[in-house]
Amino acid sequence: EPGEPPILPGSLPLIGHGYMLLGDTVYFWQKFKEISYTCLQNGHALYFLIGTQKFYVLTDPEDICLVSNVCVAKDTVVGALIRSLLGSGLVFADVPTWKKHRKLIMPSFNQQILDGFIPIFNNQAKRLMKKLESEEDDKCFDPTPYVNQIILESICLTTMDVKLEEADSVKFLEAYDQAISNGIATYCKFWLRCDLLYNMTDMKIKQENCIRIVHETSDLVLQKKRMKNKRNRAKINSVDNNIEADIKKDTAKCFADLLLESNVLTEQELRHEVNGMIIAGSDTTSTVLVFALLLIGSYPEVQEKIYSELTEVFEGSNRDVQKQDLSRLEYLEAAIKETLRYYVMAPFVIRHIDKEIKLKSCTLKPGNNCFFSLYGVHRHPMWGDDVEEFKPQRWLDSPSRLPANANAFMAFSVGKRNCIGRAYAMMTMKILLSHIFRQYRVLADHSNMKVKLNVIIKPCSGHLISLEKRNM
Ligand code: HEM
Repeated sequence: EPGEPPILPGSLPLIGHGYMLLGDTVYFWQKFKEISYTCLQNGHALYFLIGTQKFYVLTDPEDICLVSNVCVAKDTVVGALIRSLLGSGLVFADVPTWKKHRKLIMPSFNQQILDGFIPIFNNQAKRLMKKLESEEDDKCFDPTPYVNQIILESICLTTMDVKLEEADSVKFLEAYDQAISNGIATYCKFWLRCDLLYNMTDMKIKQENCIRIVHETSDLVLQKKRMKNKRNRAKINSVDNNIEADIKKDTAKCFADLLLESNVLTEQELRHEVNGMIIAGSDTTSTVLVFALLLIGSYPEVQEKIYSELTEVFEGSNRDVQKQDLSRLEYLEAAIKETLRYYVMAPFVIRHIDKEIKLKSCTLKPGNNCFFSLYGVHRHPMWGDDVEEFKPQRWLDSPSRLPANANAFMAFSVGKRNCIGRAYAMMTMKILLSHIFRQYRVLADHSNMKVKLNVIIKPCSGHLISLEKRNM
């Protein structure tokens, strides 16, 4: 249509670019990168077709900010795939539910509450160190299972105030991973999108089983939280009223308490929010931590700078991280941000275009879906000639050589529906990494690593690390 962006080359009659779905998740990642580069080189906007369905792709930060603030709906086919697993919590909620729930949940991510999580993050870091110690002498290992488990437990301990047993978290993580793989396999075999055919496959039974385990875990967390609150209420009732007032005043409400006490959510909505928060908070943060270990482990000069900053801030000690340390860990923060820029864990987000939007060079028409290629934005020439290089220093150089557009860093997305857990994630990653890099030299080589696109990107081979204990 007039004014619309150009079509991605390679469209075939009837199926459009649908043949791009016939591959594995490593191939998807290659394809997605190719599309993003084509978009970057051809005016920052294009569209591709899956059958007759049109998907726009954008790589210009200003265009993306505009669209993300005008359109907040995520009502897409891809959304439907993920919703079966995540439920319709905040991440994939329809717009009226999202508006109501986001307002309700926001206060549980304020700075005062996050500061209260610091002791938990320190303890979790120490638990992770214990697990890593068991690998110290073995040469190479995959840190993913350890990191996944610690982060999942941290999310439950902080946002829900509940302890998830190790066996339950292992069961959850296995089922979740399997469910995502099954979901993607089903989506790509487009004939399985017909319920009649899908219901006849083994995949349906396997998938239902995985989703059941994932949902049982959120139910268990909710059940534990309710029991804990009941016990606390009983304790409060048994002491005198002055103490009751003190306890109430001092307790900043965590995510689960806000939801439980609001009385505006149905039981089903409550379960979806808990489930969504566990997944949105844990899979993301643990994947970024693994990428950070791999990248920093591959660049000894970066790691030594982190180590000397840690030695200065902690005066060579192994003590816990305190609130005032966090702002002093500038280089570590730069290395985390550069990890998020370089391997943008969520390489795209999707919006449903529900009204016509005029962009710099084209117009988006309602009724279509739009991919914001966050990967493309992070490879935009505005980052400079060294855009393809891992350089934490770019975040600290003075005069600044960062892009003039403050939204050029999009790892947590932008606009009204951006990541609610950004500050939480940065805090937990800083604390965990500051424990690891004080005690260990991490050795890795990301140059031969293979990455797959499984909704988010994840390393799938060549991602082993080894550890050398430092003399403290
Ligand atoms: C490094 C870690 C993380 C990254 C890179 C990340 C990234 C993202 C991205 C790209 C989105 C999509 C936004 C959109 O559709 O525009 C998102 C949404 C979301 N994230 Fe995160 N996230 C991280 C950690 C967390 C944590 C720790 C939590 C909670 C504890 C969290 C909770 C959420 C929620 C609830 C949403 C949905 C927000 C909404 O629709 O209103 N995330 N995140």
